[in-house]
Amino acid sequence: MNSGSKGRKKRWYDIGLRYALNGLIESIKTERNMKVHITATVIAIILAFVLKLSVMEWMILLLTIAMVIGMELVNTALEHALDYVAPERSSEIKIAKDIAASSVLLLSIVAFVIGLLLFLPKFIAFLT
Ligand SMILES: Nc1ncnc2c1ncn2[C@@H]1O[C@H](COP(=O)(O)OP(=O)(O)OP(=O)(O)O)[C@@H](O)[C@H]1O
Repeated sequence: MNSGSKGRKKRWYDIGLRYALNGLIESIKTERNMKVHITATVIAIILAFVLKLSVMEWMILLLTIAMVIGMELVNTALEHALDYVAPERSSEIKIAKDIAASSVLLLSIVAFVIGLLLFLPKFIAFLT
C-alpha cells in the first residue's frame, strides 16, 4: 500500500503504534512521575498474581492502572505543548498545568484506595 505523495510503502508499524510506543518510552525516560507509576504498576501486578485476584478484580486493577498512566501521559503531552507554545512564565499557564496535574493526583488517590480495597483483605487472609 502506498502512503501518499512520496509513494513509500507503508509498514504495519507506521500506523501509529510506533509513535505511540515512542511517546510511552519517552515519558518513562523523562518523567519522574511516570517512573513512580510504572514501579507501582509492577508491584500491583506481582501482588495480583501472588494474592490470586479474581477475573473481576483483575479487570478493576487493569482499568485503574490504565486510567492513571493514561492521564499521566495526557498531562505530560499537555506540559510539552504548553512549554512549546508559551515558554515564558505566566499565571494562565500555571493554572492550566496545575489543573492538569490535579487530574493525575485525583486518579492516583483513587487508585491507591482501590489498591487497598483489593489487596488488604487478601493480604490479611494470606498472612493468617
Ligand atoms: N510557564 C509557566 N508559567 C507559570 N508556572 C509554571 C510554568 N511552567 C510550570 N509552571 C509551574 O510549575 C509546575 C510544574 O510544571 P512542570 O511539570 O512543567 O515543571 P517545570 O516548571 O518544567 O519544572 P520541573 O519539571 O523541573 O518541576 C506547574 O504545575 C506550574 O505550577
